[in-house]
Amino acid sequence: MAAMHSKNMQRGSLAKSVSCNASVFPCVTNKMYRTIPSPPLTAGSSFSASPLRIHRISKFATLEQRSSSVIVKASVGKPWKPKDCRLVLEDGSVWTGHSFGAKGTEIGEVVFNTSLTGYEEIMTDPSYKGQFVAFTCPHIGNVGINFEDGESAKCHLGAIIVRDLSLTVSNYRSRVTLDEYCKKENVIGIAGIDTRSLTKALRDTGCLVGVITTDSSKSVDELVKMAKGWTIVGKDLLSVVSCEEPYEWRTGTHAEWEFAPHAVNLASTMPPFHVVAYDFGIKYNILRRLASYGCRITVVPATYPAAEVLKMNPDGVFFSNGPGDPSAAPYAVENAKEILGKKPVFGICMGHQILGQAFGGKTFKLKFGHHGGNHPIRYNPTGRVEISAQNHNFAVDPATLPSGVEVTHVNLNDGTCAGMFYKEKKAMTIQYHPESSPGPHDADICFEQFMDMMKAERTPIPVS
Ligand SMILES: NC(=O)CC[C@H](N)C(=O)O
Repeated sequence: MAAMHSKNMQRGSLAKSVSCNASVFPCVTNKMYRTIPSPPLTAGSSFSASPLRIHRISKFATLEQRSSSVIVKASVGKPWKPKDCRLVLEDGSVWTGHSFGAKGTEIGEVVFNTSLTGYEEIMTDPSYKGQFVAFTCPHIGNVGINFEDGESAKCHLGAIIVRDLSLTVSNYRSRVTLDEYCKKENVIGIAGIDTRSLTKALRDTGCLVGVITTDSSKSVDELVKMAKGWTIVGKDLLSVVSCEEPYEWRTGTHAEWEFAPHAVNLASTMPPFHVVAYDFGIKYNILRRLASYGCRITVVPATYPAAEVLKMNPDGVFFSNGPGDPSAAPYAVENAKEILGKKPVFGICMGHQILGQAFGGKTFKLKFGHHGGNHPIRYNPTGRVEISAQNHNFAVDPATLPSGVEVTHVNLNDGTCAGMFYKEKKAMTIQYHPESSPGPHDADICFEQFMDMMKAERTPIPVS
């Protein structure tokens, strides 16, 4: 299996332990805190044998500090409360469950995500704006919410759909429960949904628009009509989630979580590259990875004019991930066209789709998209297969690309285009998420390839 982020591995093991503990620690009551002694952590001891706990201490605490005191916080709703929330899909199906988080009514496109860890990163990925995420991982909420792993400053998605909302939280880094977080972020959650069945339905029909509501006065017909009258296609969501003003970013991956020390070594060998990054809903970990490889980044709003970007004379230009339909942001394609060939460029996900259009290609909507942490990707030039993190519903149609554009990466699940290289224009693109967060790190090498492109421009290789 591909190398996973140490933080994810840690959380994965905690997650497993908690689901066992929940059943052996039924005495916790709602909103109760208490301190209990922690069992010593000895070599070979299993987390699953430990009682439930939330450590209210620093992420950077020593193991001793981490195990010295524990706080148990009983959690969020009761599983026996009445089903008070409905998810109604445009095909007329009604899924009832227990509400958590915010109350109200929300509309969005329902997608399923198959990642086993990382619900915090997924919820804060701005690319999910306009969508409801159904987690196929059956137990969600068990590691709570910390304030360090968010991929943006807020939760952009419309709603979350889970099988089993954890009644307890066990993670020394957690600060609030998932229920509390959803309330604060005004996100509706629905629990007790048979997400396996929902996922199979979405795989058969393709993505469907849904309305989620805690309002019992609304009839099913009314909700189906609402769902049928809405679509994500043609909506420009990039400018909605983008920053308003340019800003600088310099912070790389924290040393505790750095998984590619060679990035840092590489960065120390040369002056930093200046990269201008278009923010279409940029994930923090993209910025961190660029910074770890030695970039000084100026993040600019989605609509920032290309001429202004070129005036900054950067070493390279980056086009970020982002929500919604890539064909609904023609201004971004025009900016990309103006920059292409003048500076090395790199696009991830929405950035790949925007650059694909700027090359002259077209995008189309996939049946149910790719959302998860284990999609195999083949890098054609070497045949190397990466296990990758994915989150997209649209794709570039390779048949529409002009000659000169090489499809470098292929998604082995369905053969779709997962990456391109346009040598003449000094452009590389990746449809998935080399920054992971959450997900495996196999594709981190893409960042190094971008550095190589910028390096080649800085010191041209002499022709012999
Ligand atoms: N993560 C992304 O950038 C997603 C791109 C686009 N919104 C899609 O669904 O295909």
